[in-house]
Amino acid sequence: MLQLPRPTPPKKPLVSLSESYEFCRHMTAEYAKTFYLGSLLLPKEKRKAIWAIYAWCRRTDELVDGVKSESTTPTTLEQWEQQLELLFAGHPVDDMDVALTDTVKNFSIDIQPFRDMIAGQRMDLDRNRYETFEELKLYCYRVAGTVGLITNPVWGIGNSNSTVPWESQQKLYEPREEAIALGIAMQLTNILRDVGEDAQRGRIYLPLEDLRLFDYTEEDLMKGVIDDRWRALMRFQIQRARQYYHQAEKGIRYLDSRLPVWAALMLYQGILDAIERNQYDVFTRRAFVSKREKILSLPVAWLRAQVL
Ligand SMILES: CC(C)=CCC/C(C)=C/CC/C(C)=C/CC/C(C)=C/COP(=O)(O)OP(=O)(O)O
Repeated sequence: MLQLPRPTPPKKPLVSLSESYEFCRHMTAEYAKTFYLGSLLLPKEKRKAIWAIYAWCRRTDELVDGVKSESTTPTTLEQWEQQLELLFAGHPVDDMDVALTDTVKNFSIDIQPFRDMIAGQRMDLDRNRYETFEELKLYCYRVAGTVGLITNPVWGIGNSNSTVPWESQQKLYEPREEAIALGIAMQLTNILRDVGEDAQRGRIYLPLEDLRLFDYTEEDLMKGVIDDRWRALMRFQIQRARQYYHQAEKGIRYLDSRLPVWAALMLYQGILDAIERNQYDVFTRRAFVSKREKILSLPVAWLRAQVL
């Protein structure tokens, strides 16, 4: 078998831990403003971990979605995975890896969901259509559900300062399926919001079996046809995404840091409402949640984090 060159240990010394976290913080603040503000709701150590994780996910995504993605091949992803293995073995290869190496050790984060996310990027390299929802669901797990699994130890399970023993017993359940469900719900939401943009790039994420079910064709989608067939198809997709949000909601009570998770869930779910308000026109209008709505949802998220 062809041996790939192993990512060599760095030639020049890497940055310090605090500089590395600062790079990750900067990247998060730059690319994901809302997400960054959400991270500020966490205590410092958890916040830093979220930045390190975000930076790695962003860099992984950039390999197939970014400006330099043209030059990405399966070999690029192989090398990225080897770099990941080195990082988990305690040998960061580049400046940004330094923070993540520290984070995965501190929070005992498992490597498998990271590998799965790279497998998700491979799917994006290989294909631009999904025949069934099962196939799409696997893609959504890999590119987004994995983030739920990676971040669960950071939100924390069973470390809240409850004084009653039966409560602390209850809290030891790790809501893995629910964390994956939130990733899937968010990715489905993203797909619905970006249908028009993706079609321009020749990509259709909506399962082709669903298009057929509503008698809507690929050509209709490419032309941006909005009619009763399209609206029915979109209603079906939105309902499915909402089922995943519902499943996710049931898992948040087991986490220690519930507020940022509730906030993220509510903000992203709000995009589905915006699509409905836009009469399912995802071709010429971008569904978004306004600053005002974001701010108003915060106290509700806080309340849910206390009582649900
Ligand atoms: C519910 C439980 C038990 C735990 C929570 C577990 C979490 C946080 C799951 C969510 C994982 C997550 C954040 C997945 C990413 C989803 C996604 C589609 C992000 C979109 O990223 P961008 O493409 O940068 O977003 P915008 O395009 O909206 O800026």
